[in-house]
Amino acid sequence: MIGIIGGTGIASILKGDKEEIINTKYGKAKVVIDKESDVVLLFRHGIKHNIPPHKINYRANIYALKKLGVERILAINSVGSLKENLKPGMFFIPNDFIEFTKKREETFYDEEKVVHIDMTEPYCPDLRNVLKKISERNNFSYGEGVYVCTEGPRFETKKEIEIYKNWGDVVGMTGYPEVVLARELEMCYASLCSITNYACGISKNVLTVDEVLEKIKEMEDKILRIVEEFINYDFGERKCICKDALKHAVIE
Ligand SMILES: CSC[C@H]1O[C@H](OP(=O)(O)O)[C@H](O)[C@@H]1O
Ligand code: HPA
Repeated sequence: MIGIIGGTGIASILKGDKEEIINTKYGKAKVVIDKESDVVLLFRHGIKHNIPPHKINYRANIYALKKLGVERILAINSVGSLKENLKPGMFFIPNDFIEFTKKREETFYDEEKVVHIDMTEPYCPDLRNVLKKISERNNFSYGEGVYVCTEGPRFETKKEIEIYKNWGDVVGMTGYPEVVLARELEMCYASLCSITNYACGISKNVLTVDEVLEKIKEMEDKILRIVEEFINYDFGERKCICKDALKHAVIE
């Protein structure tokens, strides 16, 4: 089963049917289950985009997908670019991250069990390769590299971006802790980022949500095409590092 986590502007693109509530020990998650295509849709900000990035219940969301039998997650994110050559309208497929979040529940293992999960390859290499293949096949330009996650909900300052651009390639507010939580439950996770704007100080204008939403709308057909080909991709058996992530991570 595949899980799709939609971000800003995606609820209007990936229209789902009836929302179901999945109760988990971390709280409730709202999903749309498409039984025909064996896909679970989850909109991290809620269908009405009323949940800000720092208030998202990441643990309930990922745990609910696991509970439903999801093994592979495609997360859709919108990001600001930290590099001139990573232009708005391009896609970005992260292969690593750094994070500056502040008050997020970032692990499932904060009670009896002590788990130190390996983060050498935080994103599933197999899913990243599939996303790259689909993008190349459709001639959609994309970059790869480091996703910098900030707490939000404010945008970053010029000075923060001056620092972040030396360490990463794009900036967003929701990529973390999703990627870690998925690995902690031995699920494959990759992110398809839509570059919607240049980050603060690199952009010549002030940042607005309109700019982000307009760019997502512009990229709608491409996003849909990638999601559609991803959902229909014949993945076969899982042979990646994700499926045994806990093997050498638990202090017994
Ligand atoms: C409206 S711009 C900021 C907002 O958009 C991004 O969300 P997502 O990654 O879910 O597409 C960013 O992370 C912020 O939440
Ligand atoms: N910063 C943080 N998150 C974002 C941005 C940004 O510039 N653009 C889209 N999501």
